[in-house]
Amino acid sequence: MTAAAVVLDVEGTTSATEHVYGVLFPYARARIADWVAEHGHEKETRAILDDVDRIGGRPAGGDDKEAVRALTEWADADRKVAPLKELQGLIWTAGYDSGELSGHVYADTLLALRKWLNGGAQIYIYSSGSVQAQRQLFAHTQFGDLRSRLSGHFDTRTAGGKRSPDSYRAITRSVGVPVRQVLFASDTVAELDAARTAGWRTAWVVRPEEGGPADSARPPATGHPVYRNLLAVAEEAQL
Ligand SMILES: CSCCC(=O)C(=O)COP(=O)(O)O
Ligand SMILES: [Mg+2]
Repeated sequence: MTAAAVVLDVEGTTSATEHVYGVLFPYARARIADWVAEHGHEKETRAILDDVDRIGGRPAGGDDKEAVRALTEWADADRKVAPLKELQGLIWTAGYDSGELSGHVYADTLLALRKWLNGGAQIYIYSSGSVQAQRQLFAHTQFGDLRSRLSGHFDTRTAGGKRSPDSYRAITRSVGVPVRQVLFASDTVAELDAARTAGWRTAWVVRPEEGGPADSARPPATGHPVYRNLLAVAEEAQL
């Protein structure tokens, strides 16, 4: 049986953690203050800043210095807070547009996408990165624009936090397929646990390139089937 829907994590699963932490995060972190100064009056950025103020318990439209300070602290602490992820998405979009940034997906990700599509599955992305950030990353990969392969995107704003079973329940309702026909692939056990609690099938992606155990070593038992990359999931996962 083919999974009706495959849902993929990004960092460490479709794409290199090194790219996210070594390229994307520092790029956005260095530009937060300048971005707010240049775009703080524009609707999209204003909404983000107002959300930062709301979370901080400040009246909307206050001193943007406070919002910049909060956003910078969240970036340094790698907080998966929606307004930070949305601001990163805006900054990265400008970086892709200027040619300073490119996206990254592992080569096996491309092969896995093809295999799932040929088998009739729909493919979704679920990341803490904003939907815009996800679309831009997949639009600018070293293999070209992969967006047409994807049926949809979910982030913490549209679905909720990745460690909450309710988020996976919300995605199930949105994709409209039976819960046992949804497969989630991620490198993070806490995310897989939440998906399994919601009734999904799971695939733990433990990539040697990401520092995961080599072939001879066994990852700790979690009850989640283990695969060395996404192509292995596409070829071997029992659905
Ligand atoms: C969509 S690219 C940036 C990924 C990101 O911002 C992030 O925080 C990683 O989250 P993930 O859920 O993909 O591990
Ligand atoms: Mg991940």
